[in-house]
Amino acid sequence: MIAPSINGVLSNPRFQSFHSKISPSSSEIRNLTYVTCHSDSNKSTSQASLFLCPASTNRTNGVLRSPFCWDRRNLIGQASYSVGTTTLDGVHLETPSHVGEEKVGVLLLNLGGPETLNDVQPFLFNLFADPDIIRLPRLFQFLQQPLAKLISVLRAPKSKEGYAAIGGGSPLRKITDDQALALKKALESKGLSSNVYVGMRYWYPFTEEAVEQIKRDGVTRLVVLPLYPQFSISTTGSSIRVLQQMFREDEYLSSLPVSVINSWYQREGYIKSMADLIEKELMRFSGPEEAMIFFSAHGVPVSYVEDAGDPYRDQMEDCIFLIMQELKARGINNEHTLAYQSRVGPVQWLKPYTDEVLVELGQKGVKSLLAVPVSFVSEHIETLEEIDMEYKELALESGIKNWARVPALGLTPSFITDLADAVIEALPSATALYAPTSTSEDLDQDPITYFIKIFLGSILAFFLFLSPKLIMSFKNHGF
Ligand SMILES: C=CC1=C(C)c2cc3[nH]c(cc4nc(cc5[nH]c(cc1n2)c(C)c5CCC(=O)O)C(CCC(=O)O)=C4C)c(C)c3C=C
Ligand SMILES: [Fe+2]
Repeated sequence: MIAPSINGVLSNPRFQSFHSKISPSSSEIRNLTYVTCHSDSNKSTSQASLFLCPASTNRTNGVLRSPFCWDRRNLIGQASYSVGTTTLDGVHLETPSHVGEEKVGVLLLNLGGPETLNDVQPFLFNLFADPDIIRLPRLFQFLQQPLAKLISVLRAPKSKEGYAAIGGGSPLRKITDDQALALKKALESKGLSSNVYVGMRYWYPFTEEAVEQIKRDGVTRLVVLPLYPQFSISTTGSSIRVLQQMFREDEYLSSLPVSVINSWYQREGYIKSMADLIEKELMRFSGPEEAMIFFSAHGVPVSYVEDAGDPYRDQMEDCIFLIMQELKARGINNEHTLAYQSRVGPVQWLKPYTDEVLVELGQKGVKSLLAVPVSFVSEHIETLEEIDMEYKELALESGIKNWARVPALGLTPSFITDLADAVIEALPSATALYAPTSTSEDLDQDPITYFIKIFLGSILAFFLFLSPKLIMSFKNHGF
């Protein structure tokens, strides 16, 4: 079914190919499907009532494919994906519904991290309490919080060891604040005055705090920029769901024009910045052409991709293809491989696993290896502890002699400039998010369903909590 009238977006040809609506509820996100989206707007809209869709064409292993889109019904939030380069001069800002004077805000979304060792368990609780991180069947969703409590307590000791090894806390807050400041300056140098806010999903400053500040400042047009290059339900998807809940419930926010940049790994500025960092590190090897380029991405459970339609793996493969293409254009033809790190819990995660591949490469006689963290743009526990300490040790034990790691993009000027361009390109398509609808969760409130849920859930909880295998899997895997 096509829903052409919501906010008039789909009836406006300007928006038809590259704009989307996203649902806020976790149950809806769990039910989402991805459909193939064509640049032909008629095809797109007949397949998906509304869609979340990267505008570029996917290229994996050299094969041209159509990009994936996020097909949703009962949708509330509008997300936009912008293409091409639009200079500020070329930007036509639509008159916002609120006020005369334009006040642009940019909201950077990130994960957040514990600042002290005492923060670790409550941080882990917030993370595991997220229904986009532990995806329980609807019937058992009321168990989310007790399960989060249990898992966070079980995992905290191992996690604390990791944070202790990198100085007693996560560097994410400081790095993200620095990126926000650098982005503000880059926007200013391009002629756009703005406020840049940081909203973390699991620790301070929480997304909710950032949104309150946005309201206090009277922002009239907002660009939401998740600091994850590739989209995953567990990262960008989760943060956007939280935003949508807030925007749905608030009069001011529901009419604020907003543009969400869902993923940006395919931007030329990002690809070139990554290639620059890789090229620079390769040149430090005594035999640069012999070093294997080892992309290590944060994993997600396989079910996200195969059951829930998370585009993360496709986007990751496409991203690696684009970086390698750029390196080849520079005459760099090193071998490369992609593996996934940081698995947690008892389920299957995306393969191949980084630790297993490192051992195999060592056994196969690879002598020089350049590790490239690729799913995140700041240094964090998984680069500083997992890659620099655990994986390095494993690689050396496995026979790899020369080990190096590419730094995260951080404040790399070409990268920050590109983020500024992405913001400027996204501004014109900002549109109010809210369309009233009843969520499927509203239907859950009848007492019989509630009773059945509690009863069956209690039985499941009993078995879950007593399973030693499950307990060990959270204590041991990953990080
Ligand atoms: C693109 C990046 C990330 C994806 C995808 C992702 C999914 C994901 N993560 C967990 C569980 C944990 N993640 C933890 C830390 C953490 N995760 C990311 C990024 C992604 N996560 C980052 C950048 C960080 C580090 C933050 C910091 O403090 O520096 C942790 C805590 C660390 C620990 O040692 O325990 C957990 C746990 C799941 C389950 C998941 C997908 C479902
Ligand atoms: Fe994670």
